[in-house]
Amino acid sequence: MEKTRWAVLGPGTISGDFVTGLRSSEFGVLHAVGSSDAGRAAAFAEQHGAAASGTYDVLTRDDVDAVYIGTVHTTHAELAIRVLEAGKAVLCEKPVTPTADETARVLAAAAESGRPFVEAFKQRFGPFADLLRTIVTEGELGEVREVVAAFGYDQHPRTGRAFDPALAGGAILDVGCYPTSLAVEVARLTGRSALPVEFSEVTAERVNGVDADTTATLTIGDLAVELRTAVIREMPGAAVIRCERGEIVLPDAWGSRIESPSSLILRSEGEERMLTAPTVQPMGAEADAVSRALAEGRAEAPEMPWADTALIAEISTRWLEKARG
Ligand SMILES: NC(=O)C1=CN([C@@H]2O[C@H](COP(=O)(O)OP(=O)(O)OC[C@H]3O[C@@H](n4cnc5c(N)ncnc54)[C@H](OP(=O)(O)O)[C@@H]3O)[C@@H](O)[C@H]2O)C=CC1
Ligand SMILES: O=C1CO[C@H](CO)[C@@H](O)[C@@H]1O
Repeated sequence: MEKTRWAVLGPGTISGDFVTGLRSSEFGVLHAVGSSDAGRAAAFAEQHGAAASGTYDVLTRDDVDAVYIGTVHTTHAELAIRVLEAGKAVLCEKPVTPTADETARVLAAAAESGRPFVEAFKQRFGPFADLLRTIVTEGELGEVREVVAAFGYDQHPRTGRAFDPALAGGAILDVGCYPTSLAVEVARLTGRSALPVEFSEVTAERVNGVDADTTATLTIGDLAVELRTAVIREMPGAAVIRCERGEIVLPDAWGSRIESPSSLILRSEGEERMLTAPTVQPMGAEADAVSRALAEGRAEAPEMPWADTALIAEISTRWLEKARG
């Protein structure tokens, strides 16, 4: 397969990790960097050895095949639509946009363009993600009944992107979307994704005008879901998928910024069995998913279907409304 030539938009924290991921990817190579500040793009390009840099207009270059959007939440939609209209593939950081309506607009642009569009939920990609999908789909422990998952960290000082309402800050959009993504994936794999979502309870502590520590109890069809997320409280990144005859435990469900998770535990009738998968730099794996979609002429990556992106956005939007009170 020919190498995919990537442009990175928004040379900030996560874009640095993405570029590291590209180095371990099979099919991707960093080619260009774009920023609202061309000087910042040039510095990042020099640091990481990109051939070209400039404003966001680099997305239109003929020698760019795919664009990674690593900017803050509020600018994803406009950039993603520009990239799709330019006929390139998109890997867009989570959450695609801050609202379900805006996300629907981006997905409509993706459908219109027919080009690959993938939301960068890194825990969906790589060998561990494949292992988890196999376990959930095979249903060795019987019917899946409940997903319990949390992602919380304690940021000091209480400032910056995660605490800024104007940048769509708050825990739900920053990290609550990871547990939500897990629940949505399990719902789809067990045949419930098209079923209604009902919230029964939401609790929320607010700091600086954003949801800072919040829980949600809901159902997707008959799948029970308990989610918790925070930007003011560290939480073990564990998740449990409860089944008829036991549970699938993910001791480290999200991995780190540079390593995917590696193990899960099947617990049933007092016995435990650990299954492992090789760790990878997950952002390289998600870049390769885009390359495969390009090579095979597909607009969606099977690991992250658009229906999941839409449902994650719907749940996040409703959770946010309830957390605002
Ligand atoms: N997958 C993962 O593990 C992670 C994902 N993320 C996601 O990545 C995205 C970026 O997060 P992160 O790297 O922490 O963000 P940063 O704060 O590092 O900013 C990233 C870029 O966004 C643009 N930007 C920053 N502040 C503003 C502003 N006030 N107004 C407009 N644009 C701004 C800048 O781009 P420019 O130079 O072009 O102006 C900047 O380089 C988010 O969607 C976040 O949720 C974040 C961390 C980890
Ligand atoms: O997606 C993310 C992963 O974790 C980070 C914190 O540890 C977040 O800030 C970020 O947005």
